[in-house]
Amino acid sequence: MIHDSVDAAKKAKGGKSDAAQEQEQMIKGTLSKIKNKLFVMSGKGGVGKSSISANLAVGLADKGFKVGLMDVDLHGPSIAQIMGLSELLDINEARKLIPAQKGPNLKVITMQCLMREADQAVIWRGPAKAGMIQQFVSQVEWGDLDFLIIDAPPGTGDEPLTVVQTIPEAKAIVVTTPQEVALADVRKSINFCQTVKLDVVGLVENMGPFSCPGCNTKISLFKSGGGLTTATKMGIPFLGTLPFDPEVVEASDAGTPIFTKNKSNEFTKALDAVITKIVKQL
Ligand SMILES: Nc1ncnc2c1ncn2[C@@H]1O[C@H](COP(=O)(O)OP(=O)(O)OP(=O)(O)O)[C@@H](O)[C@H]1O
Repeated sequence: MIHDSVDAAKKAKGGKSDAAQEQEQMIKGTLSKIKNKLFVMSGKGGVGKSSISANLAVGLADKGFKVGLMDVDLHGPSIAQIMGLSELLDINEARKLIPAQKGPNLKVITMQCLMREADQAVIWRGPAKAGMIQQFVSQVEWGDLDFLIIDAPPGTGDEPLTVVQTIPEAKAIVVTTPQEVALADVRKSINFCQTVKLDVVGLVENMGPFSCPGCNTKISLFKSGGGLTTATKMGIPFLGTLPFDPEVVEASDAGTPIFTKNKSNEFTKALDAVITKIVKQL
């Protein structure tokens, strides 16, 4: 009670409450044990951020890195489906959430694994979302990690802003499809990164030309080349093109990321090349 009043008085004076300071220290402590923080984002929805985040995390873990995958798409979390997670998460004796473990090197946290009813909607405004994202850092038992991959919802709203404020050393991987409708929004995302001083590792073009399984002809469902042109114009590295591939859809729906399911798949090979570039660049 006394602590609450002291905290309220500190807040009223414009200072930080003890609880806020404690949370800040916990966030710093967690982040100090994570070497690289990669924020997968895009101005446009449905371009493949979650598919890329999940497969990027699996690919890095496959190479022996210790990886965390944090889904901050609180309203439409897809990571549980793609990674095949259905269990509710537990807390440990330190009252921290234990992330879902996928193989020896990969830990995953998503809002979906905190909800008792799978189809329950999250109806929250900005401050509640910001609080949850901060807790995803401070109250989760991440341990020592080489990479934390953060999957964002589309746009430049509350969630990306909270990630930037909570994890200022994060670096962005921007995802687009080749078509102008996506690129127009993606240019806004790159401008967002420049405005909030978020370093950009590079741009990934997803859903590039698709190889016809019958005749091997390349079919550009969403056009082609727009990612490279945009990256060059905006002065950021281009990390590569991932093909459109129905096997990605099948794998995600089955809860087995394509990177685990099929190593010789064209999407997997292209993403593997992107991962090599990212690792070299950091
Ligand atoms: N390279 C690809 N080839 C074919 N389908 C793909 C590819 N990448 C993603 N998809 C499919 O496209 C749909 C959207 O992908 P995903 O959910 O990863 O996008 P997103 O950008 O995270 O979406 P949002 O953030 O708007 O929820 C999914 O059905 C996914 O399986």
